[in-house]
Amino acid sequence: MSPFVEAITGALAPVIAEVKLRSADGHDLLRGRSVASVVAAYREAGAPCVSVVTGRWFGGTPALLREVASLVDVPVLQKDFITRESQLRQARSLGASAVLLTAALLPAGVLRSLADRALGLGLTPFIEVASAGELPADASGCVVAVNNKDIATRERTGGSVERGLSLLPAVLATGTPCPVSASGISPAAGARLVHAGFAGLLVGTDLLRASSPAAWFDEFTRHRLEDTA
Ligand SMILES: O=C(O)c1ccccc1NCC(=O)[C@H](O)[C@H](O)COP(=O)(O)O
Repeated sequence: MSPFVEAITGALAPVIAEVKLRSADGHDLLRGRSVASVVAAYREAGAPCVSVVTGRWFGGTPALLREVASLVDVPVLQKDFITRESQLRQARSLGASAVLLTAALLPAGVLRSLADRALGLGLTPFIEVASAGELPADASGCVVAVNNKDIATRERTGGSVERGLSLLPAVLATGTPCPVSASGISPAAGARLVHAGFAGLLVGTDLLRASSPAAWFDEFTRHRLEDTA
């Protein structure tokens, strides 16, 4: 099992906490906070992994990934539009442990070969889908994430966690050791998703808009306890 998958599946609160400077429609998500203070708050709240959006739509840069990776001792996911092998090598040199591969952008053969190259470089492929048709046949060694929003419309459509819940059986059939639900996740929805069988959650906007990351994690834990009561 890769360190990234191990960190999620072994965590008390399996939340990949995301550093995203702005939403796709341009709203500032840091609101005066430094990246270092956000990352420190994520770690204090108990996040086992951190995601960094380096995609330009979200105000990200490769330097942001380098900065975050230098600040944490947990595995870091790079979220960007990765279509070439050279981007995998760059991700690794900037400090990433896992890389986003967006299935909607990549023909199945290219997705497979980028996933294999990532594994060969010691990176965990984080394969993201929005429909059953985008699922890879075999995802052993890879994270498979269902994005609840539609990146093709810059996150203006989608947003319901029902998408992830309905795709979960098909996601598990790929052989992934780590099914993840991504985007648009509140503490209550997160508890429901984990209860249904997701091993991890990728959360950006809701965490960054919460009164504090610790408050978000506390509410998530409270909902999980209610769901299992
Ligand atoms: O999904 C993509 O293909 C993508 C590519 C490049 C940069 C970002 C991309 N997606 C954005 C996200 O995945 C979300 O930031 C992430 O899932 C967190 O969502 P939210 O909690 O709704 O901010």
